Amino acid sequence: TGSTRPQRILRAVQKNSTRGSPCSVVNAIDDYCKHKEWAMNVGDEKGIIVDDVVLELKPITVLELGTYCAYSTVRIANLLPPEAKLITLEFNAESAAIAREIITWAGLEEKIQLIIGASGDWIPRLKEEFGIETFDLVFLDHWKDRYLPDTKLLEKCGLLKPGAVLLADNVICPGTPDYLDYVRNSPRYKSKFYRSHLEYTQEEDGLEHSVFLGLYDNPNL
Ligand SMILES: Nc1ncnc2c1ncn2CCOCCNC(=O)c1cc(-c2ccc(F)cc2)cc(O)c1O
Ligand SMILES: [Mg+2]
Repeated sequence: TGSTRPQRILRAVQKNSTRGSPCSVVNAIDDYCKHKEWAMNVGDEKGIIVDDVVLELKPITVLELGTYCAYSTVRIANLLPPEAKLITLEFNAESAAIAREIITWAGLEEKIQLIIGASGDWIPRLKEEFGIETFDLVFLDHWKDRYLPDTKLLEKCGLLKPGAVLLADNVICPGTPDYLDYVRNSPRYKSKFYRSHLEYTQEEDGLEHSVFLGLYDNPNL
């Protein structure tokens, strides 16, 4: 019964970063995944694009779909204004347990609410159970075939207000063709593609940045 990849990532964080320093946690994970073993973090190259979007938008409420080991959770939360909150949903209980440890090690547990469960089950409950009005930023990084249904669910639940930003990882690799088609052709979004590479590789990938414009085409939704 050897260790799992998330456990090895946690060990690398505890060995090579400083408690309470989100930047050193992010750097320790990137170093481990660049030189020891690949893992599906958004990574340093796409991470800079995520940083720029967060710093420009200054979101107060953030939803992340797909926590994994909390690399992007820590990277984003570290850049948020003091009163901001980030809710992150993770389906896999093992990686969620590691994510919780990494969030605590980084000293960001006050800003971050980690929920274990499927996005489809939890999105309809967020208003009720967490007093969320709307999200300013949604970072999609979970099952690639859930990006589109969950976006429609966010719209239906009234969790997006005009100006809200959807930032989607992996729109090229592994790819989210139905999601891309929707946000690029729907009158509800102004979408743009940020070309980059799959984390820690030379493979083509990128982030799709989509601004929600409102449901004016179907106001009764
Ligand atoms: N709350 C929730 N609700 C539903 N489902 C949920 C959930 N929380 C988690 N899950 C389950 C899915 O979580 C992981 C999703 N991420 C990826 O699969 C991913 C894969 C690659 C990759 C892999 C192999 C290659 F060869 C090339 C690329 C790269 C990435 O950057 C990825 O993000
Ligand atoms: Mg990803």
